[in-house]
Amino acid sequence: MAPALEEGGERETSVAQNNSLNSVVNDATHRSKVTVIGSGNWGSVAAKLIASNTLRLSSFHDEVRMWVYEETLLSGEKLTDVINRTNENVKYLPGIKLGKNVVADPDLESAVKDSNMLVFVTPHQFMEGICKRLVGKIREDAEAISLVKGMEVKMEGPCMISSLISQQLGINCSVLMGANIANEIAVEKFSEATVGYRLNREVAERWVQLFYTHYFIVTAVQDVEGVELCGTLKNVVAIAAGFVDGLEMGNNTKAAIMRLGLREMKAFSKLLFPSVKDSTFFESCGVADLITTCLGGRNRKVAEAYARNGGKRSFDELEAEMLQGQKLQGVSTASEVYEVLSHRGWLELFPLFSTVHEISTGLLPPSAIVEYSEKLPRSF
Ligand SMILES: NC(=O)c1ccc[n+]([C@@H]2O[C@H](COP(=O)([O-])OP(=O)(O)OC[C@H]3O[C@@H](n4cnc5c(N)ncnc54)[C@H](O)[C@@H]3O)[C@@H](O)[C@H]2O)c1
Ligand SMILES: O=P(O)(O)OC[C@H](O)CO
Repeated sequence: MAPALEEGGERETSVAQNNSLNSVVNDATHRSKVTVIGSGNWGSVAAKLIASNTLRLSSFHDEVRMWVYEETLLSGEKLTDVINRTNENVKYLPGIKLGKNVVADPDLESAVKDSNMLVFVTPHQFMEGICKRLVGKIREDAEAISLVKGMEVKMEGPCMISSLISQQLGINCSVLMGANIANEIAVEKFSEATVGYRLNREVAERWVQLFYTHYFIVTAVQDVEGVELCGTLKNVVAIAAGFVDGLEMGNNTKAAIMRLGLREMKAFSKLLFPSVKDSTFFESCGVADLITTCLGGRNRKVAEAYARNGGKRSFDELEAEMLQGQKLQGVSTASEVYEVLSHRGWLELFPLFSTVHEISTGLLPPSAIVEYSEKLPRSF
């Protein structure tokens, strides 16, 4: 399927064959080399997508390095060794071949040293430590893209992960977010994604080329913060949707929570970054990701179990039991958002976000997810 142009002309697609860029990168000495930093469920699928394209497109080196946070499996073998022997990430994406050109590497420094295209895809809580370890270790001409859904909160205020990467490593960072449940894309079911870029359209097109396949349609928009905040904040709404499911409140209630959540996502994003575009919320990274996560994501699933247990088993305990090493982003994101809201005096403006945090930390019972509507400000 050919990528469509956005109504209103704001969408800036696509796999476009940018002649000047291609003529440079087709030269073997200028071929781009890609490293994927992260090898969880989505990290492994991202490596698979990318590896299929680097084999196909002459402007990329075939080999894709994938940094693996090393662990020893129950069999006693190292995860990296098993990935390189079987071409499968048996822990985080079992049953899927990644592509023979994916090379797992447990050494972060060696994994990035030759690459000029760095794809960051780890749970957001590990990103600060990873960036610190990469300072001074990457190529000066490197470009980054973050697939990480989350943010950090610092003394100065909230810091999106793309900004963390840019600030710590001194490189430009785009983002890729979307309605992308990894296990579905792993078996090549059709889906879409959004690249958010800052200034350079050619850079965005290069990222689109790297990810785009016939079943993974990628569109670029010039709105890094909007795209990244959509991907980050929908995880908080997904926790709310999980509570609704756990309490068996039905589809209308869940739809109401999703609608109210989308409004808070938009309001919060625009308060933090007035440059965020309304149109971004209609891209895959916006409403589509919100829907898929609230229907089929891990945040929803674990929040459902939390509500079914009446809040008596902690999220940490349920996460460890139900996800076996995979990580939730929604609970910590709710906490980070709450910190920003408290600090700026905005708590009353965001009753859904604040209630999700108060339920997740045991301050309120799961049923409070619908009682919060009494707190809705008139402007909603
Ligand atoms: N899984 C999905 O469907 C999906 C889809 C889109 C976006 N995302 C986003 O992608 C990001 C990564 O998620 P994922 O699904 O690839 O990961 P995951 O939750 O499947 O796996 C957890 C990963 O964290 C690693 N890890 C554990 N401890 C670590 C440490 N101390 N330091 C560094 N790494 C450590 C593990 O080795 C593993 O690779 C998240 O922000 C997530 O929201 C996920
Ligand atoms: O499984 P979740 O809840 O982490 O969501 C996965 C993706 O972000 C969906 O796009």
